[in-house]
Amino acid sequence: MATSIPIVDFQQYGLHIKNETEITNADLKKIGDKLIAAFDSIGFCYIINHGIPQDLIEKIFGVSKTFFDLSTEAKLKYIRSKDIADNHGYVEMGRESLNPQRPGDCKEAFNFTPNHAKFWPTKEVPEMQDIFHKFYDECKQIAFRIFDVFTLGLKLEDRNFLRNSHKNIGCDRNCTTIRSIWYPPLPKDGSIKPGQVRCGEHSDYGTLTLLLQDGIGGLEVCNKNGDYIPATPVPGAICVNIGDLMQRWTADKLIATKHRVLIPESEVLKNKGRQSIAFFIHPDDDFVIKCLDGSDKYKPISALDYLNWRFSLTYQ
Ligand SMILES: O=C(O)CCC(=O)C(=O)O
Ligand SMILES: [Fe+2]
Repeated sequence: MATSIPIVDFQQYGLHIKNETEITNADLKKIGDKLIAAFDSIGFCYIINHGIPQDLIEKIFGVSKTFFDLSTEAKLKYIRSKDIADNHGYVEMGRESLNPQRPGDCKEAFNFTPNHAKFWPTKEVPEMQDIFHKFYDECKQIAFRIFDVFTLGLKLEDRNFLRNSHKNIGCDRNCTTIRSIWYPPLPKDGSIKPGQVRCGEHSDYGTLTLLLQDGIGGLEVCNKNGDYIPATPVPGAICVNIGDLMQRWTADKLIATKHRVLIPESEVLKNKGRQSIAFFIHPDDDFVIKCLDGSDKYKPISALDYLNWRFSLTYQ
């Protein structure tokens, strides 16, 4: 039974390796096997030596915090549209319940989906748009490299299958999103509702999620025993997990693990905010997800129809 989250080293295939063909197939396959073993055991792993520059990571955390520190009135000017399919902009405190059984999550977020992005807080945070675009591009590059090892680990015949089904990431007709999240210090005035948490139990909706978190901690991941174990921050690492669409695609060979962020017990941590940044990877909107094992365990559905159905459950 997994009691911790495995670490997968991308030293040989991170973005610092400019020539993707330098690595042998045998070495790629070794990384792929480790990745799939991690996803088989707990559905999560940490990737180290991924090659996304640390200064860019610090910058995206920095501009996000500058945005979240603005007045509520200023942030509300950039609010996410009520149209559930339009996933860009500011998500205010309590708006989402990732576990619909609980009150709204104690968090704020800023979502960026390139083909939905029509506004930015350029006056208040001039560099935000540029930094988000740069970070998005790095995440896309590492996602494609993760796909390369993933398809080998899964023994898919077509090695480009995942690259091809996600080829529009960052362009039109693909909903891959950066979500920068801010969990503010918790109020002491008793306004936290019974059952309210920072982020309710859920699994992610897409194929894979990449997550960077600051050093505060709080993310917990449900193992196969049903126990939540801490996903303790590993400095510089990207936490990667399987989403529901990948579970559906693999006809439940890979499981989208539930995870959550509770209210910390310690007073010291309650008084601290927490930041994380997720990159939710989705196939191209029109791509039809059919079980890869040829079974009809789940009926075929386009990536966009699936996502919009999931949004309709989150944003009531
Ligand atoms: O903040 C975190 O560590 C996790 C956030 C998360 O799971 C999500 O937004 O889907
Ligand atoms: Fe999540």
